[in-house]
Amino acid sequence: MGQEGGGASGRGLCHGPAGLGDEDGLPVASLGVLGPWQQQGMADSAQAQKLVYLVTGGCGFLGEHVVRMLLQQEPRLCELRVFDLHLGPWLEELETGPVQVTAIQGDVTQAHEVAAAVAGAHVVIHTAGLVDVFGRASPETIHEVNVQGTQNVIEACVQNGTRFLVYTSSMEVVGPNIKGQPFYRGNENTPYEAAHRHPYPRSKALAERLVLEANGRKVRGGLPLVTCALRPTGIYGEGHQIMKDFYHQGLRLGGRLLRAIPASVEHGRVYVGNVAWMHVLVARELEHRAPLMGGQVYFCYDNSPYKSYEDFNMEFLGPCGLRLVGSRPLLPYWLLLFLATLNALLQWLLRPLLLYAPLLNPYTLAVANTTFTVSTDKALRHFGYEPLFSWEESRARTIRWVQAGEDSTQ
Ligand SMILES: NC(=O)c1ccc[n+]([C@@H]2O[C@H](COP(=O)([O-])OP(=O)(O)OC[C@H]3O[C@@H](n4cnc5c(N)ncnc54)[C@H](O)[C@@H]3O)[C@@H](O)[C@H]2O)c1
Ligand SMILES: C[C@@H](CO)CCC[C@@H](C)[C@H]1CC[C@H]2[C@@H]3[C@H](O)C=C4C[C@@H](O)CC[C@]4(C)[C@H]3CC[C@]12C
Repeated sequence: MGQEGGGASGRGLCHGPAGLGDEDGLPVASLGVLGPWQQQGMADSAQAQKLVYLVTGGCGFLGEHVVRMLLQQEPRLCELRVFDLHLGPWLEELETGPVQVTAIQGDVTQAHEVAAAVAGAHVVIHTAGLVDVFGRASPETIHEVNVQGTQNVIEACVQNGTRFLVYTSSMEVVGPNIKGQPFYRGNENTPYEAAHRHPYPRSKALAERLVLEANGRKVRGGLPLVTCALRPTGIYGEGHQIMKDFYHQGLRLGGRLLRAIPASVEHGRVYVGNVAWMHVLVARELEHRAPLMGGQVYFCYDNSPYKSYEDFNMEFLGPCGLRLVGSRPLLPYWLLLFLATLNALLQWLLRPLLLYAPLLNPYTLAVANTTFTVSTDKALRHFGYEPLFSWEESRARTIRWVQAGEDSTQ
């Protein structure tokens, strides 16, 4: 595994889009009529291993699964660049495989670091982001990472002749909105008033728009950039820190969790392995189906059941020995809202002294307490997506991970 500090080199036998014997940077020109994706028929030959992928945020919860999924499911991979602010030690175990894994410690807010990492890559999967709905980071920082960072990725693709960009967006680009209106089993075309005040969903919405508007821009060499955005609902699975937090909270409360949200409020959830698989498939199919997929958004979905946030968590925490107390919320909503508001006030008051960022605040309460679920087959129709993991398997894997009590996803 190569380790880099803000740049990428040592690509071995891989050829980047500007490196396939073409000085103008025209992707895959030296392959004649074959694009990199059309090499599938040559999958057995060494020649088929030509593609360079970059995964930003590749050491995060989702990013790690995307990295592992690419190594398992993308036979044409030659080099996989994993770009993150914080590199994970697990990357070292990947160095024995046939694909060159290049770890790049870098910051998406630094345009030159992003440009160096993108140089020579065929595909960028941009999952890096500041996922903060708890008030840990300032709104300015969230904007800088999520919006400016995404703009840097787009510009780096344009400068370097990288044609395929997959962006990890979020359900929160749509909602729940500030009015708390339900989105019940909606799809990508369901009308919904997407209005946000919170910095995280606002930043994701702005970044998604940048990515979609960049579709069709000419990259170096003159070919069009092809972009699309994936919108996961609440992701769960191995590595899901909030699930672990609830587990430990339950243990501290003597094996109990207290119901706070009505069981009738549906919250969309999707297994991390299926979200990763969707990213791999989209990246693979973008060139084949550029006119159809370019500039599109897709919700991430699978066969996980529709339940409330807490009831869904109990699918995993129940078998780990926890019990959800109450068939109805134990506290009235007004009291929860009062506590959430008090938390927000305390956070503000204590900020000069310490960071107070509990799970409950008015925003997280609103998200947990508003129905938001998706029901769509757009990904199946556009690029043949079907979940790789059944609900039973997703559940079993997640339970095993919670029981293992470690932080690794494996
Ligand atoms: N977790 C969810 O339920 C969920 C749902 C929908 C969408 N998403 C989106 O999926 C993506 C990944 O989320 P996650 O849950 O894996 O979060 P995560 O925090 O586990 O992963 C994000 C990764 O990005 C990296 N990162 C943050 N700032 C960076 C910077 N300035 N430069 C380079 N790397 C940086 C982090 O170090 C981390 O490894 C995010 O874009 C998020 O908005 C997450
Ligand atoms: C009121 C509490 C009583 O038990 C429960 C609070 C739970 C909240 C901390 C979480 C409820 C819904 C979650 C969010 C949702 O799953 C979707 C998200 C989208 C993604 O882009 C980022 C993560 C998140 C905002 C996720 C965060 C945690 C919740 C608000």
